[in-house]
Amino acid sequence: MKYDALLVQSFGGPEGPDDVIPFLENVLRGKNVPRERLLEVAEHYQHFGGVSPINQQNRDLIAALRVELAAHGIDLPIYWGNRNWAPYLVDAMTQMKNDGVESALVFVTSVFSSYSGCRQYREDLTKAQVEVGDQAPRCDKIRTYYNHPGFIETMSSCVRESLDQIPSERRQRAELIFTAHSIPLGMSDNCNYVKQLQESCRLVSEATQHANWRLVYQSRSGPPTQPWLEPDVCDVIRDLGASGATDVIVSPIGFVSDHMEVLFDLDTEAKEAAAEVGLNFIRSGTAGVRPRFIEMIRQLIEERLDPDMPKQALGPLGPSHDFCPVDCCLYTPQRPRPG
Ligand SMILES: C=CC1=C(C)c2cc3[nH]c(cc4nc(cc5[nH]c(cc1n2)c(C)c5CCC(=O)O)C(CCC(=O)O)=C4C)c(C)c3C=C
Ligand SMILES: [Fe+2]
Ligand SMILES: [Fe+2]
Repeated sequence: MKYDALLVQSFGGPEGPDDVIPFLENVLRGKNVPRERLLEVAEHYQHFGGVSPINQQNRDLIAALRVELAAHGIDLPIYWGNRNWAPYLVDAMTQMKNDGVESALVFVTSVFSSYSGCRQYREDLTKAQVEVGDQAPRCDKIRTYYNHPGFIETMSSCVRESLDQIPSERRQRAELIFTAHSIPLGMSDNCNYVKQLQESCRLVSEATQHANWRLVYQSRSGPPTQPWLEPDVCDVIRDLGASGATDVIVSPIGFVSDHMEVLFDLDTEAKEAAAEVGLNFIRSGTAGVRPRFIEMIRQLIEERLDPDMPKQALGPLGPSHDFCPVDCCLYTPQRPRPG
């Protein structure tokens, strides 16, 4: 297939205090999340001057990708469009159309498959294409990369750096906790989110030869009446402290860069929980613009440009589909019952 552009599709984030509430209203539109949770999360953003790090992280990612593609003779202009804040997807799509782009490959910044991280991004593309109208570019999402050697090697090197900070006599007993965004069970039932997460964690544990690991969740936003993925990272940290553990490494495997959910929910809240129970807390890195991660994105582009190129994947699950099946990552949110 011939492609003439790369589109980086992401979540977006506020860039000042006045952006915070309208941004969160965009995020939570159609989702069954209490207003109190929105206001609570707004406080987290205001704590950092109302600026989410995500937009700058995407600018850095695009800059690194431009260098990587140019160094490998891949001549694709890069566009960027978000779901929840400027620069919006529809504006990127309009720009692509005006520049004569006919078909684009799309790199989505969410690693794991779920409604929010897969299907909703594809729905966003369709809506933007309809809005842009005739000659809107065709957009094909790049496959998910949870078991790509580039992602696993990147996360493994972050975990190794964390393990190296622990005195050797305690290292093997250190608790390695992988965290990901919690989602409603009604969402996780219809996708491979948990299965993919478990496989990524297993592959990183294997690569780092650290068998003492578990997968936990963070950033739950639902009402107490709705079941979401558990256990919560802070509960697990408190339990580990009570059971005599000494060191905990928290690897935010579910996030590609240091989002607000990492800076606040982990570096602030989880760190405090660890301090309360006397645990040595080490927050492991995210992929960000680490060279092996940028190389992986280039390899995922190359395999779509050249069908003879082997598709890389570690472990027994093999490479994910290039094109999602029609029922991939479906989700119908439960409405709160009146009365
Ligand atoms: C119903 C599910 C979800 C609710 C409600 C929800 C609220 C919520 N999320 C953020 C900020 C971010 N979420 C991100 C990704 C993300 N969110 C969900 C689910 C819900 N979020 C999923 C399944 C995912 C995919 C996993 C992932 O990418 O980490 C991100 C990162 C996006 C990206 O990198 O592209 C952010 C940031 C807020 C502020 C919020 C409101 C309370
Ligand atoms: Fe989210
Ligand atoms: Fe999907």
